[in-house]
Amino acid sequence: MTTPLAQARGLTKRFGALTAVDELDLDVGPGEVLGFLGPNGAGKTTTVRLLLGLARPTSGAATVLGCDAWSQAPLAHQDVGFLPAEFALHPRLTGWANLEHLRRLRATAAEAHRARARELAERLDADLNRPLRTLSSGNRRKIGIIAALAHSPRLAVLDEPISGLDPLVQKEFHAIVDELRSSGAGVLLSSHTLPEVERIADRVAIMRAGRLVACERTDVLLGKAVHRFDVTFADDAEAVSFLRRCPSLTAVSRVEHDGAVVRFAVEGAVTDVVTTLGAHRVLTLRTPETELEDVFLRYYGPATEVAR
Ligand SMILES: Nc1ncnc2c1ncn2[C@@H]1O[C@H](COP(=O)(O)OP(=O)(O)OP(=O)(O)O)[C@@H](O)[C@H]1O
Repeated sequence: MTTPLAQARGLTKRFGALTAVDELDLDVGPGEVLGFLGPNGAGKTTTVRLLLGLARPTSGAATVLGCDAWSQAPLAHQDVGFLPAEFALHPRLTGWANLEHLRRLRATAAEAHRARARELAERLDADLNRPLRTLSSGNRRKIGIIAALAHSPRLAVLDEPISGLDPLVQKEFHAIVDELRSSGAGVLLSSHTLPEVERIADRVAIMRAGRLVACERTDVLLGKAVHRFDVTFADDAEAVSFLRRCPSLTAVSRVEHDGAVVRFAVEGAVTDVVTTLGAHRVLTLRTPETELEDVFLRYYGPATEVAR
């Protein structure tokens, strides 16, 4: 069995009466991208802070690269890359000056670090020569990604890395994450939304109210999700004809009908629905992206609330 790069066992953090992270067990393996999802306040950032030794667990423990995350944090950090949700670099310094400062802290070899930073800056179309405060928030985020990855870490912990990045840059970022995985690095990628991680994560861990409520392979999770359909038929009669066949499609629910437009949800496999639609005159078909809430609905029912 491969040794995890990051591991949490019974990891718990309480703030007074509030349990922000509750008995969490989690692993990130080498060559694995783990999507870390949950709604606001679920406990993602607290977990990340515990893994990075920025907060002390109330009970349980986290291990990062074989080191205790709290008591041996400086040792573990040599080989960990971290992109915080809130920006932590110096706003008056240029990207290069910030990178140089971080490199010295880690005592990474200058040449390799600069070459990797240059390569990442080119690929992400980032400007390392301007003071960070003069950059747009998306462009600052790029510098944060470079700062997290320039020392070629074995483990990258990235809190909402692509929020604010344009689609082309997101695509390049995905390619960079793919390469990290191929090189044997581990990546923990936290996000609010499933679409942000579904393209790149091997597994997805979902937190809610401090607890881990699911940890599955991404394809398995998506296979269980609710998929939404928004269909415009050639005319009202065609829509009605489709609706008559709907009751025989067991996975179809939440049907809404407005003239030639029919909206509905499908739980799990969409094969039957797509075959049935193929027998009707369809003008347009939209499938809005699967939201995290849709996964929860399928998994835990609409009233899922995990008690603290
Ligand atoms: N230092 C703190 N003191 C008191 N409560 C805290 C502290 N840090 C976090 N919390 C609480 O712990 C819970 C989990 O917060 P956390 O920031 O980990 O959630 P999150 O999943 O990262 O949310 P978001 O997606 O909004 O960033 C929240 O209820 C939050 O208010």
